[in-house]
Amino acid sequence: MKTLRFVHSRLPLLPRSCHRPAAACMLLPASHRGQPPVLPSSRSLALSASSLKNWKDLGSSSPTEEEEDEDGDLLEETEVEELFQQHVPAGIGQGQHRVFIVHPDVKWGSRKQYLTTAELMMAEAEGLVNTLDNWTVVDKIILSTKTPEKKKIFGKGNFQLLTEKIRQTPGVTAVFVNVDRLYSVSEREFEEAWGVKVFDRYSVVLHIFRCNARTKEAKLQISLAEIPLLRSRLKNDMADLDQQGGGARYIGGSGETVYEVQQRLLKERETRIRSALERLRKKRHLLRSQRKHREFPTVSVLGYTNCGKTTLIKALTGDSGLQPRNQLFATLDVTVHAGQLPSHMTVLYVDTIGFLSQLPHQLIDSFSATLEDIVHSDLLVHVRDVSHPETVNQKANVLNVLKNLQIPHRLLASMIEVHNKIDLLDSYESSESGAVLISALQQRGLDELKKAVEQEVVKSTGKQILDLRVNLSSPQLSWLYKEATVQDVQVNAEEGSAVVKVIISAAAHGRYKKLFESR
Ligand SMILES: Nc1nc2c(ncn2[C@@H]2O[C@H](COP(=O)(O)OP(=O)(O)OP(=O)(O)O)[C@@H](O)[C@H]2O)c(=O)[nH]1
Ligand SMILES: [Mg+2]
Repeated sequence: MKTLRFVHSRLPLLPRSCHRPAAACMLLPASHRGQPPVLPSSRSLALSASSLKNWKDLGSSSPTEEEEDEDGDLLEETEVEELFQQHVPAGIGQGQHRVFIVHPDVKWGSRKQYLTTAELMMAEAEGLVNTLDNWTVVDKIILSTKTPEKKKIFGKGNFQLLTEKIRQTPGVTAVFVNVDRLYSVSEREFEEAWGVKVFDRYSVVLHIFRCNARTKEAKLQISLAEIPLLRSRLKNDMADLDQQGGGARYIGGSGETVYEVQQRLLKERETRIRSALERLRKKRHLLRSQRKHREFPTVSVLGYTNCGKTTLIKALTGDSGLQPRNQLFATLDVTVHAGQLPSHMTVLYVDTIGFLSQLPHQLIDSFSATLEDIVHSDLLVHVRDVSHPETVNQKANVLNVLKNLQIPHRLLASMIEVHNKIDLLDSYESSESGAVLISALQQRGLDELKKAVEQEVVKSTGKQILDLRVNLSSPQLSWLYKEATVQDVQVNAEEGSAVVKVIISAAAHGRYKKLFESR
């Protein structure tokens, strides 16, 4: 790991991740097995997805293998590994890279991104490269273009200039063209002209994902997102083969050409991945309904990558297994962490994958199963890094992705906006009403945030705060401890009764009345 330095570029300088085979660069699992399932407790409860074996009733978004085994719908690790390790898009997964970055900049017209300067886009591209172990930026250039999304990105003059510059830069092993997706013909043309591998944003981001993948679900989602890359590579390989007169050749009596066979194999691979993901999705659905059954409200924490989501959840829950990192896409898997609100109500915080501007849609689609948790939560907390020069643009981006995810209106309306990293700014004041100002790192503003979360959770879950008189010789009190949130107990020893202040859902209250008050 390189030393971290926090700078105000569009993305901070990022530590090196990895450029080793995926298995070697997995994140450490946040393991908290063995925590007693006692509710409520005086300190906040810490659990990660992997600890939910002991917390089965709560349900998790990322089931452990043991849970899957017990449920019989086992998805073999080897099956996932096979899909994940097979057909890694060529070129990107091996060795180290000395990268030349080209940022095509649109100076005018409708494609101009008014909120982003070319320098900040370049800083973000550098941040992406620097995230990877053994990848270094050797040189960079911003070139103006009118057509960044076309096959011919650069005009003839600019292209010649660029080719000369790349060819004259010693030791370049790859060129990163900072556009969402390159056409396969453009990629091929560039690789021929420059004599090195050419990557676009999609392939670089995906490679970072690959390095950080830990769970079966993340690995499958990445494998799915790699299919378009493999298709595009296949096209180029076939074009090469065609030049040698081989691509359109039929394979011994099969009636299929080499190209058709390869395409069919890719299609089959895609179907296998999708069906494996569907099995995990069903499992996730089941766990979610178990969670609902126990009535622990879920709070999804979302926001732009590196804004401090994991740090915040760690601060709110005390879960020491969480590992915030100054790195892009450190969190790729949904994990669930229990914390307590001021009234001792337990909520489950869901840590989510970060957003990035212009993340290609195919990539988001592949991760849609993960993002489903957001749609099904009781409350959303949108964390913003307000110290970042692009904070406004990042917010617009996040809201845009949320819009595409078809989040229910009530969730969007109740979303709490958190302004994080205020410690990096001198006397920060927000112009947005309702925003909660915090420093997750320095644990400032957390009490206010917890209060705001509680208020919204009570509203959104339809829970009510009631004073119930219980008979201490009956199981009423223990029932309430199990099924509701007990805030306070005032005992009247003479009467053998108590007044219990509880936060309880209408459904649980109905069951309580049926069980105890109808007698
Ligand atoms: N100064 C300062 N740094 C913070 C604060 N909160 C988080 N950070 C730092 O920001 C970096 C990213 O934090 P994470 O919590 O990993 O961010 P994230 O949003 O989970 O990132 P991804 O999972 O990669 O999307 C880490 O280096 C944190 O230490 C804060 O309040 N102040
Ligand atoms: Mg994170």
